[in-house]
Order: sequence, then C-alpha cells, then structure tokens
Amino acid sequence: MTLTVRNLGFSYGQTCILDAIDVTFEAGKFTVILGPNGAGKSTLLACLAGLLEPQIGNASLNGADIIRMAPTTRARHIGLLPQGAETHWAIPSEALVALGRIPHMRGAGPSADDREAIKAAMSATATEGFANRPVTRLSGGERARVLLARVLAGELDWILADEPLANLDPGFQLDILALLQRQTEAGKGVVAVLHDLQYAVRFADHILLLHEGSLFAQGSVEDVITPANLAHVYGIDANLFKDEEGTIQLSIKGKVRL
Ligand SMILES: Nc1ncnc2c1ncn2[C@@H]1O[C@H](COP(=O)(O)OP(=O)(O)OP(=O)(O)O)[C@@H](O)[C@H]1O
Repeated sequence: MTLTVRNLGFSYGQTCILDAIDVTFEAGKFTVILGPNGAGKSTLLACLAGLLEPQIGNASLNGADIIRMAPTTRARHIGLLPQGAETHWAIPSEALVALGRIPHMRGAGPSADDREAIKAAMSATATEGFANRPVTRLSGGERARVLLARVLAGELDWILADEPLANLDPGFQLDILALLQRQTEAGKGVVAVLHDLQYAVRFADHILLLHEGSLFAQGSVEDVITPANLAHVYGIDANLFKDEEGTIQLSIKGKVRL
C-alpha cells in the first residue's frame, strides 16, 4: 500500500496554501510532518484523507486518486485523527470508538471481529476505564485517547494523526508515540503532524519539513534536522548530538541571534 502525493497544489481562493508537494509515504514507516504554525501541515493531511481536493496534482493510494475513491473504500484504508477534535455529543466513549468500525460493518450490528477490535483499541489507549462515560465528561487528554482508539478500531492501513500528543501528559505522549510505532512495526503507515522536535528525532523514520506551503526538506532525521534548516524554518539555534548511550538527541539553545 503506497500513499503518494504528486505535484500537489492547494489554494483557498487566490491564496496558495500548498505548492508542488511531492512525497511517497511508505507503509511500515513513521512519517512525521514538521513545520511552523500555518505552514500547511493540516491541509496536507486533509488532502491525504480525501477531505480537501487539491486544485493541482493529486494524492493517491496504490495509484487510485484518493478524492475520487468511494468514501467507504477510503475509510477502510485511511483514518484521520483530526487536530484538537472537539466532541459536543454526549456519546459514551465505547460507542464513539465503535464508530471506527462502521466502514467494516455490513448492516446487522457489530460482529465478533468488530467487538474484538474495539476492545483492543480501548486497551491500547488505556480507555476501558471510562467505556460507559460520555465523552463530554472526559478530560482533554482522556478524550484525545478515546478519539485515537476510534481510529485504531478501524484497523486501517494508514493512520493520519494531526498533533496526536496535544493535551496529553508526558507519560501518555510517550505511550501514544510507542503505540503508533507499534502500528508501523505491524506494517501500517503512520503520518503524524508533531510540533515537538525532540519526539520527531526520536520516533520518525522519515521527516517532511514544510515551510510556507512548500516542502522545504524531506528525508531521514539527519537529513532534515540540520542547524541550517531549523534556523531558516523556525528561527531557532539547534543541533543534533549523540548522548553517552549513542542515541541521537536534539539540543535547542534558543532563538537564532540576528
Ligand atoms: N478554511 C480556510 N480558509 C482560508 N484559509 C485557511 C483555511 N484553513 C486554513 N487556512 C490557512 O491555511 C494555512 C495553512 O493552514 P494549516 O492549518 O494547514 O497549517 P498548519 O501547518 O497545520 O498550522 P498549525 O501548526 O498552526 O496547526 C494557514 O495560513 C491558514 O490560515
């Protein structure tokens, strides 16, 4: 399963938001999209999820244009965890997670497979404890985990996650990153927008660095997280180094002095 973006351009009215984006996403890899606020990260994910139609070029799954796929077919392959998803519907958590199985259901309620997938997703996100509680009565971090469980329950080939760590405490942030990493080890493709460069360095197999709607750099951590790229895109003074255990870490010293 290959997810590909070819010469993709997206505009709101006359304003160009994404320009000439070319990427091949690989299954079994953790791809992290980085870039400053407003760089176009969420817009790119929305194009990959088939929610926005690019005016130029396309996003395709195994050669099929994503925007032209039947919504149910698309939903069996690609799941989007949107940024800061609010829920105003007092639906019990487990019922919300069960919605992630709808693309697989054939009419007559959940099958044994559906129930198993819902249980596994809730266990992986440590959300079983509030299965019966309405999502409107959860904390921001608890709700974020339930929403991720909904995507996991779909057992999709591709998980697109827009800032999946927002609202999570450091322990859960690491749990969720490890969980997403396990998905890639099981052969799924994960594409996540992150703002935390340290986590990107630690977890990414491939990094896309967006800047003002263009793909400023892409490649491995060492290819992309360079002092010159970080200074240009974020205006920060930072560099990679190896700690005593030989693990690559990022040191952020501050803003670039002009
Ligand atoms: N519905 C819209 N109409 C017009 N412009 C929009 C709309 N949605 C987003 N934009 C603009 O598109 C640009 C890219 O937005 P996008 O949400 O993709 O950025 P982002 O990189 O995800 O940012 P952030 O890190 O702040 O979440 C921004 O300049 C934003 O103001």
